[in-house]
Amino acid sequence: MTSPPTLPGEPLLDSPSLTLFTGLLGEPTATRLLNELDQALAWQRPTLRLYGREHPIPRRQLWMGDLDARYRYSGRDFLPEPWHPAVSTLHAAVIGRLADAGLAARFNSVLLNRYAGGEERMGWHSDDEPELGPDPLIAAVSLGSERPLRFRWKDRSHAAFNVWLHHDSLLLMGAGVQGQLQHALLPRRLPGLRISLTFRRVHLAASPV
Ligand SMILES: O=C(O)CCC(=O)C(=O)O
Ligand SMILES: [Fe+2]
Repeated sequence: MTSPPTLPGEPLLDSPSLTLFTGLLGEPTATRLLNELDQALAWQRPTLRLYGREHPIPRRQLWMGDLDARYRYSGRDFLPEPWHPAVSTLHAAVIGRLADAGLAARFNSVLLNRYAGGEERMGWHSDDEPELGPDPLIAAVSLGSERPLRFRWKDRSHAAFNVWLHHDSLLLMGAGVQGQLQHALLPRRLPGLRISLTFRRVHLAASPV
């Protein structure tokens, strides 16, 4: 039996380096994993403190990874949940696809985000926490309802742009992306559940004790 051909990544930007890979798992696996993650995980809705008031975040999330991969995010310390088998499957698919593209990537943790519908969202940010090192490689897998990830330049030198994140796609944010750009998943009138998984490598030496 021959394995299906792997689709090469579509380079969206060369510098900073932004590449979209489609058909990461294929069907019916991708839809099965979406449903499994939705139902099997203990999704959380933590609150963030803003101007002295606690606000529940406008989505659900879960931090997963190696036990020593602690992470500080929006002023809070997150201890990772142990890897769920469905997430390990996705992790292996990401590593495999990147290896096919000639990239030897390593990740020890993943932030999972669950958006129940178009009103759920994530605000403008860069994934530039010190634990991630000076120029992190972040692999973002999308499952479910298609939504655009909006990018804008920190120095406003070019126009902002959308990257449509298809079901079963992988967006690779590489060199320069977190330094030069911010991204956000803005609210849109687009119904349907979406789950994203952003695989990261936390540098343990830089983690707080
Ligand atoms: O849901 C998305 O695609 C964006 C997630 C994201 O930016 C993050 O996890 O840092
Ligand atoms: Fe992000």
